[in-house]
Amino acid sequence: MTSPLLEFDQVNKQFAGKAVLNNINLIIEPGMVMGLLGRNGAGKTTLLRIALGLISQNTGVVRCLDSDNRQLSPACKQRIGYVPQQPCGYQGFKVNDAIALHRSFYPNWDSTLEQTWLSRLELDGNALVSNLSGGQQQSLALIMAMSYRPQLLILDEPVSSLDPIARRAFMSDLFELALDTGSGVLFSSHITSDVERIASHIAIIKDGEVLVSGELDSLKEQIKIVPNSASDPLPGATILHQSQRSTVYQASSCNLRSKKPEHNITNLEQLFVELHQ
Ligand SMILES: Nc1ncnc2c1ncn2[C@@H]1O[C@H](COP(=O)(O)OP(=O)(O)OP(=O)(O)O)[C@@H](O)[C@H]1O
Repeated sequence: MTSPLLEFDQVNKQFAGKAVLNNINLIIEPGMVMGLLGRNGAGKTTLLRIALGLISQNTGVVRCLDSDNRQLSPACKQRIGYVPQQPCGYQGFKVNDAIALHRSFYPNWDSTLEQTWLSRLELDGNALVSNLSGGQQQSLALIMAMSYRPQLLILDEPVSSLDPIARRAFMSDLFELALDTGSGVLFSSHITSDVERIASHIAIIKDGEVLVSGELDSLKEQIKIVPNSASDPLPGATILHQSQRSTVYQASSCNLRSKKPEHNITNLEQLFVELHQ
């Protein structure tokens, strides 16, 4: 049995005594592409930074590539790709020189992949990094994080500045990378349609807790939104959220006997909005 690439076990984090993450349990296995969703300030960046040991949890255990997140060795870090929300660095360099320097740190660098993406994302190798647009800088950061085919890729809103064409190209490559190489990807995003298109798994964080997590297709089967006026709520199903209008249930297959098509979720955005009513 392969061990998880990343595992959060009962992780808590507070800033100045204020709880930001509560009892987080998450697992990223090889081949998984997990989309992390949550409102602004929900704790997504905090969770991703804890995974990499950039900040420490208060309690709980995080295992990243079989190591404690707070003691990642240089060899371990070579197997991880990370793109922060606001990538920066290499400001005085030309794109080609920045990539050459970055490449020198990674023996597994795949120059073919680098070239494919440079042309697909239409980056000019002779341009100064400091003159690139926000989206182009984000593209460069993605190329740098993925060209050494990391085993674990952690991306904080990786495509927020990319145009729809670049976004689609990048997202499909991301999925292929995970499937082809058995890598795992954990990425945060507010673009639910992107998450729906490429993620195999999702986790929705609300009030510092993982409210929903699992395989996306299974969750679409299991989760039902039932108006409070309905006479036949799902017996035995777990209530995920209740608003004045409706109740969101997560049902196992045995309590789906009474399912009605009109209670199915139509897309991830609908579920996300419903959970935050
Ligand atoms: N270093 C810090 N010191 C104090 N509070 C912090 C710190 N970093 C984050 N926070 C707080 O923790 C909470 C979660 O922040 P985080 O950046 O993880 O949210 P997020 O889900 O990534 O938000 P967004 O979608 O807006 O990027 C916020 O209330 C934020 O103000």
